[in-house]
Amino acid sequence: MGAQLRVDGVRHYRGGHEVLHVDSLDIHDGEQVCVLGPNGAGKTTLLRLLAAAERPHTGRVSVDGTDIEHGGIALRRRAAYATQRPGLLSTSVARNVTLPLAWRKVPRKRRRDLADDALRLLGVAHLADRQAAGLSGGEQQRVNLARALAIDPDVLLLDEPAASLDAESRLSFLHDLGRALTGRTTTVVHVSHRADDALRLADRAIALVDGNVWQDDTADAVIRRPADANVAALVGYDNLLDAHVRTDGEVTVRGEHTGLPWHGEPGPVVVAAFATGVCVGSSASAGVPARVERVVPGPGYRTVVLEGNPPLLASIPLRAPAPSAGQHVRISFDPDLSRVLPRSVATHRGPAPAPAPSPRVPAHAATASGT
Ligand SMILES: Nc1ncnc2c1ncn2[C@@H]1O[C@H](COP(=O)(O)OP(=O)(O)OP(=O)(O)O)[C@@H](O)[C@H]1O
Repeated sequence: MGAQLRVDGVRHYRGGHEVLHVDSLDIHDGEQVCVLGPNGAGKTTLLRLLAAAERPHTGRVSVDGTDIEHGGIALRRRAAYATQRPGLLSTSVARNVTLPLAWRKVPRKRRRDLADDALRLLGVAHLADRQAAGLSGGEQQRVNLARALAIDPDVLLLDEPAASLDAESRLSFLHDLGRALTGRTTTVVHVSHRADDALRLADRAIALVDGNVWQDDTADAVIRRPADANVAALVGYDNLLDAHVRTDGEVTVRGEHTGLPWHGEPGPVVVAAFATGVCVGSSASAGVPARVERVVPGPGYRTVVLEGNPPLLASIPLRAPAPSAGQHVRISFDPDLSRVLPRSVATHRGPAPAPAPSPRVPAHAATASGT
């Protein structure tokens, strides 16, 4: 079973500043959603409200139509919340996973079976009798997720669970987590500032910037058609270049035509381009003039770093001849891998209203997984 989550007219404050401003957000029963945002965007705040660990200062958060203000422990028990720091208890791995089941009055024999199944799904069944404190960071995070999944939560809230893992462990952890979620109807909300992590588990992506929902669409659409330069940066466009649309509609970078299409007003825009979408040609070819700073070897490709602030990055296949440092070149943009975007879609920036005089923050804080 999953659950429908709803956020209506929410304003939330920290230290006297508005950190979340969400007019309306619906997460459907069984949906797997990622919330992408830079550091400080309000991702954890949103998760804490969805977990009923805090109440919004203004507005309403509901689970299956029940306001979290009235749902209390019953709602919190339907959710598992996995944070960046696993927070395991100083006891065995098995006991860490069976305890939340005991709190839910699951019979003793069944507890161990459920714990073993969850540990197996996350690839850590062999650690069941080890002390949690002696596990590596990656193992702890797997046990943390097994603990969350063992209770078969209606809602799984993931706060960058892979953030502290190295690149290789992160990939295999997210792969195993994705597999463990396959076939479940759990509603999943995964927040991250890393698009490659978050988009892996999600059908839908919500971009959160400065506490506001900037874009809400399918993961594919957010990558292909980011709403503005902020979202493009979030979803991994390597280059964001200041550009200009002339009155005749031509999009120019450093005064040179790019040939990229734009259907909006003339004026300043941004060209967002993946490194794979930047083509490097000779100085005699058409395009934007640039100078090679250095060429960096990579797995299966080379990255050409072009002078600029910040530098412009272009990926070229290993088989292609590489330019040399100091060489003058011309660059052009592959229209399939480059977008012309507004700088910002911000609609209501400005000073945040004063915070509520007495924040309605409950004494409890259900941050541990499976509580
Ligand atoms: N106790 C606090 N007092 C004042 N400001 C706070 C407090 N806790 C959080 N904030 C601020 O609230 C904003 C939102 O924080 P939040 O942790 O929700 O962001 P985030 O998107 O999860 O960030 P990160 O990716 O860095 O974890 C940030 O600007 C943060 O500095």
